[in-house]
Amino acid sequence: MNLHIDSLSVKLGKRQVLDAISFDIEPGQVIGLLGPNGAGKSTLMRALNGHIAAEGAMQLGEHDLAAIGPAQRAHLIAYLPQQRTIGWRLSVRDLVALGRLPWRGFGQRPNARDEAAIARAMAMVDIAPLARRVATELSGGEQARVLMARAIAQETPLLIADEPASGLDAAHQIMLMQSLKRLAAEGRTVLVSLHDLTLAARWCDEVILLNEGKLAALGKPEAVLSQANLARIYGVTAHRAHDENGLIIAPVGLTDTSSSG
Ligand SMILES: Nc1ncnc2c1ncn2[C@@H]1O[C@H](COP(=O)(O)OP(=O)(O)OP(=O)(O)O)[C@@H](O)[C@H]1O
Repeated sequence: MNLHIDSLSVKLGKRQVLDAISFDIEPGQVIGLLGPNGAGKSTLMRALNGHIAAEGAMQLGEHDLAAIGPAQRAHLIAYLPQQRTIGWRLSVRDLVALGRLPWRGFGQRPNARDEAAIARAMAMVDIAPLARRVATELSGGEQARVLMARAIAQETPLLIADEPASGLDAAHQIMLMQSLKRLAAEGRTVLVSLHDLTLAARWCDEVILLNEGKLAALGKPEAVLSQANLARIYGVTAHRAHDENGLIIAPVGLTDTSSSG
């Protein structure tokens, strides 16, 4: 489904945290949401998921996201929050199975479709070997992968993941991005916030760059993650190189020479 955002603004307390953000995302793409700490990435994702009030239009396909209720929202949007503390002493498999609740009544046993979705989601982030472990007893990166699997198992047209790669080792970061690509290839829209610029450059079809609550740039990573934008928005100098798989971006210094030592 097409995601249409028009003049989205959010005020938290007296702070204008998002200021008239507009963009359109075609389905079937992985879209990276980038920007420095405090740029407004989590706020944008929370607004899309109905956690905070926002002004402006948010439309997913024919659905007005501001007008739908929680049950319908759970059929349309899966959301991985930035805060990833697991509170329940459930097995990994049972926790991932919670992602299927919107599709069956509480107390109903998972059907074959549910079981397939659960198994596939667990395989995608490589947690099948952990299936019987108690989720609260896993490492931070393992818990992050469990919660990502729960969101994937929900099988919604829009998947929103707030820094899903943070805390993951290099192999699992790549596995995660491959899985997001596969989900997008099925026609889903994947919106993912990232701090790793190389992950964004290599795996995202397009990136949205936020800065101080405003849309600073939008487009192909190659164009948006230019030396000029990296300096202007992130305040860094970066080494940019290309290999057969695309762009590599390694931040190497601060543009403000007075604070670099
Ligand atoms: N409840 C609140 N009241 C006032 N300001 C808030 C509140 N929550 C967040 N903010 C401010 O909103 C701005 C955007 O925060 P947000 O969490 O969306 O940033 P972010 O881009 O996700 O950052 P990070 O990369 O650090 O996760 C920040 O300046 C933050 O201080």
